[in-house]
Amino acid sequence: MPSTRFAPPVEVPGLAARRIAADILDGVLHKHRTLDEQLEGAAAHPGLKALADRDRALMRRLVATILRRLGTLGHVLSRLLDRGIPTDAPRAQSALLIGAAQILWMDVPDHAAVDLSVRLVQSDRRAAKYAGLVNAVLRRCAREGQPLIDEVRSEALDIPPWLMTRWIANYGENTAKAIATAISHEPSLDLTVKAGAAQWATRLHGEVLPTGTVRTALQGPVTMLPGFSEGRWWVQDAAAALPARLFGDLQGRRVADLCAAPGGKTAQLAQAGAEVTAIDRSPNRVARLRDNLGRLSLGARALVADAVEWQDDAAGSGFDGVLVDAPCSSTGTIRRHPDVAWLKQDSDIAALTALQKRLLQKAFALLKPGGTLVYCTCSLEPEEGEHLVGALLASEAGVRRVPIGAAEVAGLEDIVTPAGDLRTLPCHLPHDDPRLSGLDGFYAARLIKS
Ligand SMILES: C[S@@+](CC[C@H](N)C(=O)[O-])C[C@H]1O[C@@H](n2cnc3c(N)ncnc32)[C@H](O)[C@@H]1O
Repeated sequence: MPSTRFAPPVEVPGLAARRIAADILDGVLHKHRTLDEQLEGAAAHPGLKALADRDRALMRRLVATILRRLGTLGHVLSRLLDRGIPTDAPRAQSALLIGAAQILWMDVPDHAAVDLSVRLVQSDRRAAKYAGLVNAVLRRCAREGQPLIDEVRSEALDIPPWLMTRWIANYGENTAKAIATAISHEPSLDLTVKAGAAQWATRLHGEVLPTGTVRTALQGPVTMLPGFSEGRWWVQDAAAALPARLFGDLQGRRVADLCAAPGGKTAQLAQAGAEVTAIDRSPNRVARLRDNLGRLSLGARALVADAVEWQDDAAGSGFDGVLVDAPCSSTGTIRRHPDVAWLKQDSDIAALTALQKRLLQKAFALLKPGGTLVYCTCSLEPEEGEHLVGALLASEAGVRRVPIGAAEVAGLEDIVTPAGDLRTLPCHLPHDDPRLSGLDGFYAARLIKS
């Protein structure tokens, strides 16, 4: 039985990564802080700088796995704890989640997972008294955890009920369940390559998707992969790579990217030969966009501004193209950003649609006659996509939809709606290997100003 007395941490390999994972998990679950803000930028966890790249990648994967399977973990732990998860010591809760997630889904020896979680609670004054409990529960988890998962086998457990209800209403029960199942798997690493997709797929042990994205199941820090520092590719989900391609030939065209940072789509537009004005209201994110474009040796005019208010002195008669990748509930990206499921709520959607509507109207105003507007969001909620575009088409005489043809998206008929918009779901593009399956949930419409 491990000591239940508080003891200052004795640093053993891997403990710092688990401690930071516990802090970040507490940040999401108890302080309403996003993973992104805790991992990047000025408010990032101060301990991250001292972590080696490999430990940092493991820590991220651990936190993401827990948030992706939070409902299932809650079920398993509640079956193993007679009196439920202790509520008077957050570190005991995070140590149990961290230990159980490693035992159930990660390539960490069970004894190491148990030992590191026990050390986590021992080094926390309030949680130290639970060291024996954490030890016993996690040992049982190693023996009984998988049968307890098999007992329920419902990935819907891992989706907050308000969201599952919405998806059932919008997509039907079977598709909603398929979305939940797709989200429960760790996502692939998707890359948009500047050139030579087949060679990069070989070098990165991946494959080229029909849409041209290179997909691999490699894990670990992307900064250490071949081609990163040379700027040969950038990380971008295969679905996220589709909207910017809907403009067609962009050589020499003036394009405004109104919600541009961190720049995945800006890079595509610049790579396609457009003269890009990239706007974002977040200074930190524009700094990241500039860094990203610098690494890729791609150019764009990058501005910090509220796109709704922005006036372009150099516009002349307007832009040939405007892309709006609007801020949204991001429910299509829960596979990659599993904190979204637990941080967003139903009431956020109405507030976001008000901003999306203003951005869409502004984009329309910035276009020259005959110019193309691509509106997209990484949301699965029709209020942020189909409904908004439908309302614009109904109210603006000078705008019409140019339907997207399946041939433009590599013949993937399932991802084009009857009206001719793009609608990808996490359960699309299945693969025998779940690590190579799926797409982020995206919506995109192509409109033209007459
Ligand atoms: C979905 S992200 C954009 C992702 C980006 N297009 C890419 O492909 O990398 C939405 C962005 O909109 C920005 N944003 C939100 N409201 C804005 C506004 N009123 N004006 C300009 N940017 C805004 C956010 O800072 C955020 O970076």
